Amino acid sequence: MSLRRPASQTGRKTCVRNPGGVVEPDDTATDHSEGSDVDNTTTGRHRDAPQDTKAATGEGRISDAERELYGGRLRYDQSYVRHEGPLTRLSFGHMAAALPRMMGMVLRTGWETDRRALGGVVVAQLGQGVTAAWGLVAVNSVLTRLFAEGPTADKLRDALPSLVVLAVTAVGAALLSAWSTAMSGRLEPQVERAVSARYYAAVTRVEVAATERPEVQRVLEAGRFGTDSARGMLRQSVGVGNVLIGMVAAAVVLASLHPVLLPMLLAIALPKGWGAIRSARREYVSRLHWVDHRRAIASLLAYLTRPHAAAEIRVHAAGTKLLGSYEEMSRQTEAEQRRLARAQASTDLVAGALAGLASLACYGLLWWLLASGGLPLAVGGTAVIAIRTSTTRLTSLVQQVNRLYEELLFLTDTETAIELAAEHAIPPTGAALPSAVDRVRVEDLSFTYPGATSPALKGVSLSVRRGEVTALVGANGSGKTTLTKVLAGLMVPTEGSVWWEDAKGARVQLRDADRAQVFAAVGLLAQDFPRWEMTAAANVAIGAGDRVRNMDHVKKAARAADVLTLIDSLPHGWNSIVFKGYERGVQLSGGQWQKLGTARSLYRDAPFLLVDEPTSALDPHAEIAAFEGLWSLAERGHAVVLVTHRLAATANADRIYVLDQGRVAEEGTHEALMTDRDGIYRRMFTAQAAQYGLTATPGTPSTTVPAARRPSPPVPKDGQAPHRP
Ligand SMILES: Nc1ncnc2c1ncn2[C@@H]1O[C@H](COP(=O)(O)OP(=O)(O)OP(=O)(O)O)[C@@H](O)[C@H]1O
Repeated sequence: MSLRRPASQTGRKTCVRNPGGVVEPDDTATDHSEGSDVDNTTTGRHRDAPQDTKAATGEGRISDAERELYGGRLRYDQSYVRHEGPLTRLSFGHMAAALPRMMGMVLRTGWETDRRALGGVVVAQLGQGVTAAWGLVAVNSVLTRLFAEGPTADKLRDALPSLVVLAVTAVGAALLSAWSTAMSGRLEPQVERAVSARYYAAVTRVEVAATERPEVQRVLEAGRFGTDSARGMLRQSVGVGNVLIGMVAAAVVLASLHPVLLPMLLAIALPKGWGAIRSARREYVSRLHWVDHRRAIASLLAYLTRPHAAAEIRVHAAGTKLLGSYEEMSRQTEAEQRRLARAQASTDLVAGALAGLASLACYGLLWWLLASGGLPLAVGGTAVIAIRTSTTRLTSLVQQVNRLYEELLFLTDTETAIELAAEHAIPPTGAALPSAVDRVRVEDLSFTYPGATSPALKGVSLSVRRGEVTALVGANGSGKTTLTKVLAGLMVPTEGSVWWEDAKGARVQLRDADRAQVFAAVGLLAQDFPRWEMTAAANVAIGAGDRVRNMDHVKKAARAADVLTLIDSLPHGWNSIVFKGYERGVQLSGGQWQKLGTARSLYRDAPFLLVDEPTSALDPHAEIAAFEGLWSLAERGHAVVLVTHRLAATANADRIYVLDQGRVAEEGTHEALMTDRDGIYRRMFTAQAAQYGLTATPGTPSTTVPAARRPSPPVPKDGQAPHRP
């Protein structure tokens, strides 16, 4: 019996939720898993992995390949394995207790999405129960007529009406089953969509700073795996309802025929139920213990087909290493699968033997009742049929309740994530920005990333004005990117203020502002901007996802970013998917992608444009053109914030802020900053210029600064750069 259906059936992501049929290393762990002992054992494995549990959980069974490639076990983040405790405590009592809650949750979601379909499913299920009961009554009636005294022809004629009823109930059951399938097929995707949409809408509204907190991120991530659980729960609930109604109908009919028949049914069905639960628990615990191993194998195999690893796979013989490791690790898995299969077979044997004994006793009792005249022959026949169908149903019931319970746990995660997302959501309203924002002024700003030991920004004050290029420079990790996130309204400072002001002094603090208005005023080209696996047109137009696509504007932005000719020359032009491997797919180079990213931020056409290392992948001519483009934007009234290490470009900025370990160490124009002989900026600039040998000979004319709207600043001619790379 499988606790979770295979990924191929569920379409679920391959993760800890569906690690595959891996087996537990030591079946004794399963045998004790009823109580808290095993719960501690299994959870301990993923947390502290105490030594005494290692043998039971397979902790010690790390292959050499795993050790070599991953330095030990490749573990899942704990957030994904939180349910191991509840699931390893699966018992019929637990499942039965959780059943009403599960059904309630499913019915509520179904009611909110499609009442008619839900009504159809419920009516069809109830109807099937009624037809099952009628069917049994009709069988009993047929048998009664057939076992009566008299000629066969008369008995058959007497049995005919009941046979007709039997046929009608069979047709009715088939029709109801088809109706139920149609209705639940209509309801399931709607329920999944409703839950998914609620989840994704909630998480995309969360403050970026909150997503930096690991405890928040974990809950949000964990919720992702429950979005399709509502659909699974619905399917399982329908199945459980169907089986339950069928069983209740059989039980009612049996009890009304003779009081001893119901206990008989239970005596036969219980060993099978026990076997099913035991197998489910064993399989689950097994998968749990070997999930890391499976993950390691999956990650290893993924490299073998990934295009970006193709060169090293071949040239460095990395493929040989990975394949060898795969075989070694797989052999371990296979050995454990054999062990699980043996354990499963033993359980099936014991359950079958117990059920056989119970059947023997029941059929003996039935024999005695029939022989002593305590039970009519026809009722005996009906009882045999009911017992056989009900034992099958009970086994199926246990399986489905197991799955239902698991789905419930994951759906609960999604609900928790939605609640947490709401707690950390960007406020939907706020004060309106001044009608013509002219600048963003940052005052004494400090920002510490959640979990960080020191602030990324400390007492930063600066101003970003429209019509100007403001450059942020500084060493790696000095806080430039963090500052752009604050300026974009993505991070609200913990200390200090960020004011959005107009020329007359009217201003609103970021903390109080309507963030939708702030975002509407900002265009962003991040260092690691997303590369959407979509068409070239979509990759530009998504820069203004809140506007209807305007291809003229898309092309204009592309022309400004120097990528129009390239896209136009593609076989499918703007309809090309800018990822290889798809139909109409093309592969862009790093620099071409950067141009496309620039086109996206230009298409947004926002008054404040924040660009972080926009030219890192561009060739010299393209880089010069890109910077010229930014300067011309400033001339047209935009505020451009430029983060770059290319100081030849920042030399033309209207204002340069030099960040050093989160503080503004220097500020001013290039000329002003270059007058400070010991200044950071001057040292950085001369170091970079020296790379080109431009400072080697005092008195040599400057040629460092690329074309820009202002004349190139002079390169210092006072000797060696202090920090020659
Ligand atoms: N998401 C984050 N969580 C925690 N710390 C972070 C995070 N992002 C950045 N930091 C830290 O904040 C500091 C400033 O990082 P930031 O990315 O702003 O620097 P930067 O000046 O843009 O660097 P670079 O020039 O390398 O892009 C660094 O010490 C960095 O480690």
